[in-house]
Amino acid sequence: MKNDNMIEVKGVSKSFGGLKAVSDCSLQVEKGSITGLIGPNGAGKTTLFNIVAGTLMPDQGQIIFDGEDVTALKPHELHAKGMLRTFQIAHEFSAMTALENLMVAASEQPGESLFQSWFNIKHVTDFDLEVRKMALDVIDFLHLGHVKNELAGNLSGGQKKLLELGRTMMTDAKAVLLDEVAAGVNKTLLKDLASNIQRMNRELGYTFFVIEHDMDLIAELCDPVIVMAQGTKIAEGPMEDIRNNPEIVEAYFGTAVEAAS
Ligand SMILES: Nc1ncnc2c1ncn2[C@@H]1O[C@H](COP(=O)(O)OP(=O)(O)OP(=O)(O)O)[C@@H](O)[C@H]1O
Repeated sequence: MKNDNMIEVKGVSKSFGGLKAVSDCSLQVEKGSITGLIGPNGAGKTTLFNIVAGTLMPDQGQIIFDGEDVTALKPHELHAKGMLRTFQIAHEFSAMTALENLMVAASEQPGESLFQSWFNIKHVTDFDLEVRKMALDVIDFLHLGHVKNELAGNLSGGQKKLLELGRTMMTDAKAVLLDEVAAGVNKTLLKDLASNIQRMNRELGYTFFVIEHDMDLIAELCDPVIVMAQGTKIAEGPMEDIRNNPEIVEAYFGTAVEAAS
């Protein structure tokens, strides 16, 4: 049977001591979508993301990724299957250039194997050339050509976020989990970031699952938007509908959603 979901969360629960952070939560992220996850502080969004990304085991429930049960898999195993997470704080190698940061993110690094490189120098050279070309394409795609030889540590917060997005493009990612990508990014670069996420989605077919506190960014990027409260999904739909649902706005957001509209 055809499965249109990239990620399925099925009846997931997770407690910390006596506190139920995620409670019998089920939701789906459709293939090819940019799905948003919003909710008040403490709603369980980060805990759920950690479970989906393999850094936390749920007490109950399952995570299905592209039709396969991946509940017990570790982050690097999920990475190999095409699920990647970017962090609120970008994880660049500050003493390497922007271009080199992209090159080291390529999924296969035959250069790492001494045995292979000793006996197969041509293969390594070809691979390096190919990776370099791919990294230059990604730099072009993200309009970062002017900083490609700059040390990543010298880039602005927003440029580092763009670079992190670029690192996902150097792998065979199918789904990218974005964790508060707008945090610390100025308005101009935020536009670049948003348009690149949209282009990666439309032109390259990436599925995105996005936690974000910036409601304007959620409204611009995401459809559908899933609302979480008290550890579970309480609503789902276009941001417009969520904003116009007085019960949700009043019960869970106060004036925050209205202020952003
Ligand atoms: N490692 C942990 N140990 C104990 N309690 C935790 C842990 N991680 C999260 N919690 C608690 O679980 C609940 C859900 O937290 P979580 O960070 O998942 O919410 P959130 O929706 O991401 O909130 P925010 O928007 O503030 O980041 C909170 O009450 C939090 O204090």
